[in-house]
Amino acid sequence: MSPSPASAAAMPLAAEPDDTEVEADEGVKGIEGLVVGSYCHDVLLRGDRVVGETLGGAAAFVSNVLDAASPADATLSVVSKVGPDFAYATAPAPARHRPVVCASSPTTSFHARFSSDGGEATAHAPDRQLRRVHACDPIYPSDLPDRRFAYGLAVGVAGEVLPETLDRMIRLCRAVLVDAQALIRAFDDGGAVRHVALEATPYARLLPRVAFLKASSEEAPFVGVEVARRRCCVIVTEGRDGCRLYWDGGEARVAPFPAVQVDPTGAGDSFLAGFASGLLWGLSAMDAALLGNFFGAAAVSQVGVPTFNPKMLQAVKQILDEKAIKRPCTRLNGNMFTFQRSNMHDVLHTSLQEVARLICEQKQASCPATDNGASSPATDNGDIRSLGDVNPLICLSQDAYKIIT
Ligand SMILES: Nc1ncnc2c1ncn2[C@@H]1O[C@H](COP(=O)(O)OP(=O)(O)O)[C@@H](O)[C@H]1O
Ligand SMILES: O=P([O-])([O-])O[C@@H]1[C@@H](O)[C@H](O)[C@@H](O)[C@H](O)[C@@H]1O
Repeated sequence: MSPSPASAAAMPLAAEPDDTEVEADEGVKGIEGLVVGSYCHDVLLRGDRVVGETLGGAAAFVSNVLDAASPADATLSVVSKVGPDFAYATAPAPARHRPVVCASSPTTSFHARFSSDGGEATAHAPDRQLRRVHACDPIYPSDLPDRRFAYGLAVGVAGEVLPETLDRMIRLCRAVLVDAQALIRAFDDGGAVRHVALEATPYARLLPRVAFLKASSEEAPFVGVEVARRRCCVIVTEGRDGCRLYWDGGEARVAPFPAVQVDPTGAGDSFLAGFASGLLWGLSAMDAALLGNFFGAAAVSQVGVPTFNPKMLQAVKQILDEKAIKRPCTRLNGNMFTFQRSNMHDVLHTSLQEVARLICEQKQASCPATDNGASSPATDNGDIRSLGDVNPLICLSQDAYKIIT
């Protein structure tokens, strides 16, 4: 769908709080981002069988993409909590952005169960049932650094970003992007992830001061897109179909990229970080969503937190350098966002698509025996701890194990 004429409208940054602590530009030095949400342990199951144990948590996926794809002058602080049992302290993302270790609570842990027949996911019925097995301490406002940031990402997975913590983020950051999973998750007695209506939560009153709210198709009905879009820009991700942006007065679809999906975990997180990176490069929201789709597709092609090929990253940055239309008013650290689809949108899509196709071809070439390619489990990817014994669903590739769906 092409954007309505209203798409050229600009949206002001998050409104300042009533008892204004922060003047819009006061104390913001350079482009420093603040990511708030805890790392976790993910256990991947097919039916009842464990097929993978990996580093998880939106903060891990998000910081991985932001570190890789942001412009060179952008920096990042991550506020994350784990327990003394945290198993991935030396994996790249936590090694770069160290979590707070809480002595008295375990690391947040999720079991992600996929159907044993490798059933096809649809946008509204994903082939993944999530259960929270352990929950670390919440992140309190006092855990946040006492300085200003150009932008912030609230990316909790287990209810750890409290309403008062999000409120504090909004006061510290000039623009805040929120993953709906941080706001609307509830957990039943067995830990199964349920959703509650955003409107019924204390987070709802903060929406007018949020810049972008991202939800998956499964979460969108709980977000209430029609109401939420009047308060901030809502982005609904639609798996392999890409995403849609909704704002007050318009909506638009942004096309996806090809991917060989081996594990859907972290696609939404990587999307949000790719989107934020696009804004940092000076893209409009519509164009930045292309970068979101690109990194969402890259995430599903590896198990756990992906390792990006440096040549791929170099190619992406070169494209952004050449194609990004640098308008100060569209920058995340500027004053306004626009939703305008730039006249470079299609060229940007085509260029990134070529890179995505190359990744797919390399993936397929590096894992040819997809029907029964089990190899001896050994990996240099520190984000993946173990993958059980030899399993016909898994084959060894150069950079990670793949779960063959
Ligand atoms: N199979 C796929 N092929 C290509 N892109 C994908 C695929 N799955 C996800 N993506 C990308 O990742 C984004 C987020 O995926 P989605 O499944 O909607 O989120 P979540 O992980 O939160 O459920 C999508 O909008 C899309 O850009
Ligand atoms: O796959 P996705 O929806 O983007 O995000 C996932 C969370 O939903 C999940 O709770 C967590 O355990 C994963 O590590 C990942 O962060």
